[in-house]
This record gives sequence, structure tokens and C-alpha cells, in this order.
Amino acid sequence: MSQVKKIAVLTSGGDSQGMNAAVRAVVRSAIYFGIEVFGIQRGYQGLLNRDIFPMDLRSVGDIIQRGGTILQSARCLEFVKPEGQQKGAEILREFGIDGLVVIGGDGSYKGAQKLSHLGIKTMGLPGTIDNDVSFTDYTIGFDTAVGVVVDAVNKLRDTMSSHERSSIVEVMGRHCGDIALHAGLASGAETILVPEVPYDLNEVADRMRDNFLKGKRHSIVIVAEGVGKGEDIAQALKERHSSLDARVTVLGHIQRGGSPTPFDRNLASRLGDFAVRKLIEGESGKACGIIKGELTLTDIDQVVNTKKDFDMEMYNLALRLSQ
Ligand SMILES: Nc1ncnc2c1ncn2[C@@H]1O[C@H](COP(=O)(O)OP(=O)(O)OP(=O)(O)O)[C@@H](O)[C@H]1O
Ligand SMILES: O=P(O)(O)OC[C@H]1O[C@](O)(CO)[C@@H](O)[C@@H]1O
Ligand SMILES: [Mg+2]
Repeated sequence: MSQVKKIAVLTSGGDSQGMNAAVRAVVRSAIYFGIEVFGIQRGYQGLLNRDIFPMDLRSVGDIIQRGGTILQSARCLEFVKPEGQQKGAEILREFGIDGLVVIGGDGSYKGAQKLSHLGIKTMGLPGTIDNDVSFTDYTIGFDTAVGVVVDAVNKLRDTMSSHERSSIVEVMGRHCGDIALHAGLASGAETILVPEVPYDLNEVADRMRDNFLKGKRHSIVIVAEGVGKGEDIAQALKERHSSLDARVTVLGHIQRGGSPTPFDRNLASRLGDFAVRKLIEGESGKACGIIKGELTLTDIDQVVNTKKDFDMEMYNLALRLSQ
């Protein structure tokens, strides 16, 4: 018989497509295994505000296909402080909650780590478009966000080719170039600028000019926001070669919206159920992930202390194929 009788779930940090599918999976699996489930509104802020309510099977109906998060999300500064974390742990105890599932990114994981050190059984689920969480190949929302970027680049290509222009596309990913990399390879971008790889703007400008001379009719540059502003890059390129007619598109929060892809829905469903089953088995202070298709469990301490590797092979491939 499981020691876990009541669990809670929250979504934290920037929302991501598939968070709803993850919440649904947590709620429905918990109920299936005879566990009471509570939702916490607005992440750690809602926890501190005691915004905690029971969830049932119907409360997660009709959400698997919806972007955003029905639990809403927040960035809560109070929770970064030890007093906030202490208060959060006390509130969870007051509600009789024996396990907490935190769906969020690397920052949210740090909050879960702190709660776990305070004796709360926690499970992290990687929910962020950034794909910057270690010990998982993919985070929930990343695939959908990459799809949004690729769709936008497809459209930009049409008009850029007609006018023989360059398109500078600024994409999200605070400190991580994964959205830029995966969208860049999938959309055939000639240049991918990411925080993980140093670059020389003179070389980038020369390469773009040469590509036009070789007969290319457009040039796509994907810039991860961690590198700098697309507008500044465009200006710098034009200063090097005035022939480069570079136009900037900042995709912004559109990347965080829309219906999750089947990949994100399935990832979220598998991970949500896995988190519940692992809590029942007595696991705590862990992060759930997927590595080479297999669901994995890693100490959350290790996850928050490890920076995710950047895939240089994929980066070089993208450059090779876009000659
Ligand atoms: N060091 C920390 N200790 C405790 N809590 C933290 C810490 N860092 C972040 N958090 C909590 O997690 C929340 C979300 O973190 P953050 O804003 O970094 O987003 P995230 O979870 O990384 O998601 P994303 O990067 O996708 O927006 C913070 O607002 C804060 O409440
Ligand atoms: O929505 P906000 O708070 O402006 O945060 C934007 C940041 O959140 C992310 O979208 C991740 O959730 C980052 O890629 C981006 O830098
Ligand atoms: Mg983050």
C-alpha cells in the first residue's frame, strides 16, 4: 500500500505547450491509483497564497489539445528566498500534501530542489520551450515551439526570395540555443547564432554575401535571444556589406502559444504518469526525463547542477547542408 495519499501539481516559469497534457496525466494517473490530487494556481506564488484546490477527472477534460496552462504560471521572487521556501513547505504540510509535482524549467526545478531539502517529496517534470534542462533529451513544449519557428521561416523564405533579402529571425531560449539549432536545421537556415558557439560577424557577413553571389536568392539567419538583439545583428551585417538587405523578425511569445504537437502531448502524458508512479514507489527529490526514448529519473540536485550539452554535431550538420 502506498504511503502517498495526497499530491499536488503546479506549473511554474514561462508556460509551455503541453503543460496541460502533463497536468491531465498527473491528475488522471493519481486518481487511477487512488490518490487525491490538488492543483496549485500560479506556480509557487499560488502556493504561498494558499491557492490550492482539489482536482477531479473532469477538471482536466478538454485540455490535452490546449496551449497555456489551466493552472496558470508565475515567476515568484519570494520563493527564491529561504523564508519563502520554508513557508511553502509549511503550507504543503498544513494541507496534508505528501507529494508535489512541479512542471517547469530549470528555475522551477531549483524551487522543487529546495522543497525537497525541506522534507517535501517532490518530482520535477521538464516543462519549458527552452529545452535547457539536463538529463532529458526533450522538454515539454520544445517541439511545438520549434514548429512555430519553422512555420514562420517558411513564410519568410517566400518573401525574402522574391526580393533577394536576408531574414534575421530572433528566437527564444534565454541561455540556450536549442530552439535556434533545431529550427535552423529544419528550416534550412544558412546561419545559426547561439550562445554556446562563438561566432565572427565578419565571417557571417562574408558567407552571406558569397551565398548571394553563388546564386542563392535569400539568406536566413536564426539568432537565439541569448546572443543579442536581431536588430543589432542586422545593423552590424549591413555595416559590413551594404548589399545585405537584412530584415528582422522577432518571433517573441508567439513561440509559447498554440496547440501542442502530438510529440509534446505524448511526452507530457508519459512523463506525468511516470512522475505519479515514481512518487507512489517512494521516490522523491527527482526529475523525470526522456533519454533515447526511455523515461528516466535523476536526482534533482544533479539536474540543477548540470548544464545541458549543446549538440555540436547537429550544428555542424546544419551549416554543411545550408551551403
Ligand atoms: N534558486 C531558486 N530557488 C528557489 N526557487 C527558484 C529559484 N530559481 C527560480 N525559482 C522559482 O522558479 C520560478 C520559475 O523560474 P524561472 O523564471 O527561471 O523559469 P523556469 O522554470 O526556468 O522556466 P522558463 O525558463 O521556461 O521560463 C521562479 O520565479 C521562482 O519562483
Ligand atoms: O515571458 P517572459 O517572462 O517575458 O520570459 C521570456 C523567457 O521565457 C522563455 O520563453 C522560457 O519560458 C524564454 O525563452 C524567454 O527568454
Ligand atoms: Mg528556465
